[in-house]
Amino acid sequence: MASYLRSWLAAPLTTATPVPEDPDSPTTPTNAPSFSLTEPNDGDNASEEDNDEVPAFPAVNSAQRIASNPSSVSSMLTTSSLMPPPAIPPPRRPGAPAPSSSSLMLPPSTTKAPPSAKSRKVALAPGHSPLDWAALKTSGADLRGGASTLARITPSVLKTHNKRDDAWSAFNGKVYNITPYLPFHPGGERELMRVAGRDGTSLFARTHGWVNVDFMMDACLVGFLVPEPSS
Ligand code: HEM
Repeated sequence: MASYLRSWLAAPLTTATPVPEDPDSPTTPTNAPSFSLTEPNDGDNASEEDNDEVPAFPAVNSAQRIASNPSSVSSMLTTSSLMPPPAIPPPRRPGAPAPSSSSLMLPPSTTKAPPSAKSRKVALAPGHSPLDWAALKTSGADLRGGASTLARITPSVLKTHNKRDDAWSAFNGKVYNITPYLPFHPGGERELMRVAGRDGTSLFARTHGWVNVDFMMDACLVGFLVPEPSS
C-alpha cells in the first residue's frame, strides 16, 4: 500500500498533463523527492502490489485537466461520446404563448376559478346580517311563535306549519320555527322555504354541513320530531 502511494506521488505527470522533456522546465523541480517504482514489496498486500497501475491524474475530462489545457474544452464539446450541450431554443415571437413546460408559467389553479367557487348567497336587506341575527336571538324576543313549552311534534303536525308566516322545519330531530330567520338566511328565503313543514336535515347537510344549526336556531326551538303514533 505504502509503495503504491509512493509510486503514485512520484509518477511524473506523464499519464496526465503532458510535461515538456526539458529538465530546466519550471514544472519539473530538480530537488523533488524521487521514489523508485521497483521498490521491494513491504509485505502488506502482495496482490495489490501486483496491480500497481497508476490512475490518471487529474482524471480524464476533469476540470483541472481542462484548465491546464483550454483547447480540450472545444474537444469536449465536439466529442460525440460526451453528452452534447442542450439545444438552443428558437427565439419566441412577441405575444406568443409561453411553452407549456415553462416553470415560469402561472399554475392553472391561479388562472382559472374552481367551478364550485360561485356563491349562491343572496344580498340581505339592511339590518339582516348574521350579526343582526345574533343580536336578535340573544335579545330575549319571542322567536318561537308563542310556543311556551317544547312539544312532541309528529310529521303530520309539522306539515301544517308550511306557510311563510308560520314555518317550522326539523333538523337533526329538533323542530325550529324558521319564520323569524327567513330574512336573515344568507342563501335566501326561497331556499329556506323549501324545507318548511318537513324534515330538512338531509338538504341542510348537503348544502352547508359546516353551519351549526343548533347554535344558530336555539332561540327558535319549538319541540322534537317524533314518529306518528301507531294505531
Ligand atoms: C335553519 C336552517 C338553516 C340555517 C341556520 C342556514 C344558515 C346558512 C348560513 C349561515 C349560510 C352562509 C354559509 C356560509 O357563509 O358559508 C347559508 C347559506 C346558504 N344556505 Fe342555508 N341555512 C339553513 C337552511 C338551509 C336550507 C334548508 C337550504 C337549502 C334548501 C339552504 C341553502 C343555502 C344556500 C344555497 C346558501 C348559500 C351557499 C353559498 O353558495 O354560499 N339553507 N345558510
